[in-house]
Amino acid sequence: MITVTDLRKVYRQGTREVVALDGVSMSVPKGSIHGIIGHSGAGKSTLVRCLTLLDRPSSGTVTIDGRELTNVKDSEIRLARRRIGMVFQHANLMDSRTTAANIAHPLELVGTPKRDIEARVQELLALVGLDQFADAYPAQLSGGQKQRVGIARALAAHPDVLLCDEPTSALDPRTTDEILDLISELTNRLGLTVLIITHEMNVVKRICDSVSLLEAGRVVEHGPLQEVASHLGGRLAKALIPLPPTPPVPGGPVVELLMVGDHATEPVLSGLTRRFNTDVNVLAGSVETLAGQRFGRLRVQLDASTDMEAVKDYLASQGVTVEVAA
Ligand SMILES: Nc1ncnc2c1ncn2[C@@H]1O[C@H](COP(=O)(O)OP(=O)(O)OP(=O)(O)O)[C@@H](O)[C@H]1O
Repeated sequence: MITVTDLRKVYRQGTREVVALDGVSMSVPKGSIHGIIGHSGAGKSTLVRCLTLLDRPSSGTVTIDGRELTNVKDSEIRLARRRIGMVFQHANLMDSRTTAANIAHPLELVGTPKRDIEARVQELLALVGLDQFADAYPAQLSGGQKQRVGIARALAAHPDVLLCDEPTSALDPRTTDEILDLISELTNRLGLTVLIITHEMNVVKRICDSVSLLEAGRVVEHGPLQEVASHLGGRLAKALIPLPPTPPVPGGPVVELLMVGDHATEPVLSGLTRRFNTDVNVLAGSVETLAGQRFGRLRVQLDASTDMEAVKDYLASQGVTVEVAA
């Protein structure tokens, strides 16, 4: 379990102060994957540096499985850092070393006996599906295979936490999916706690259990994926179940409807048409599966004469959330 409490990081540039993190809090249960999404400058890299103690936060705490990292003495930082495996955008492998030797490197650095290293490397090669590539050099590997080596290397010292900083930003869509599925499988298999820093909503959609939206150093929305997706007016919901923009249309009110789970497959619109003897004009629609649940989002235009309150009551009784768009 990772708990981040009221983390602040202020940089000084001459007389100017830059508040890179402004009271960030989050809690990620063991065995789950939490996405941190934000635009450039939101504070993602600063958060990574503070979590890995490459940078000391100005205030606030980071706790992993009950042990506070932020009050670890400088002399103990290396040891504390071993509890966190890091995966970066580029695996940055050593070109002159084979796959096996790259994975062995962090274990050599901490003086692990040679025989233990060999056994652990075999285990890790199997874990990331690279048994056949133990003797290959980085130049002989694809981008996805290099990232698999990077993941194996991050897991070498049995960390509790895997911190992935834009792990798929340099990969094509198919390889991205393969790497994300591998991270998800390893999370379940090893009971890891995973934080993924990303600017891609697809990463969040595919593997995250929960998400935080970081903006100007603050978490502006957060929660389990299904919860944020159900909040119709929210920014994360709009990004998770996007609808194309539609030009203004003369006539009746435009509303957005959100249907979750079984409701997403029910004929809500025909029910509405029959009950209110009204026309419903569909402007845009999208269906997504998030954390195993179906979410349907529709933008529709109703007749000008529609009794909106009665429609809202009816839709609410059908388990549909309604937001009047215009
Ligand atoms: N060492 C530093 N000194 C001064 N300001 C800094 C320093 N590092 C980061 N900042 C500032 O802190 C804010 C957050 O930066 P950060 O790099 O954490 O954002 P980011 O979300 O990782 O962006 P990107 O995706 O572009 O890497 C920015 O305003 C940045 O200019």
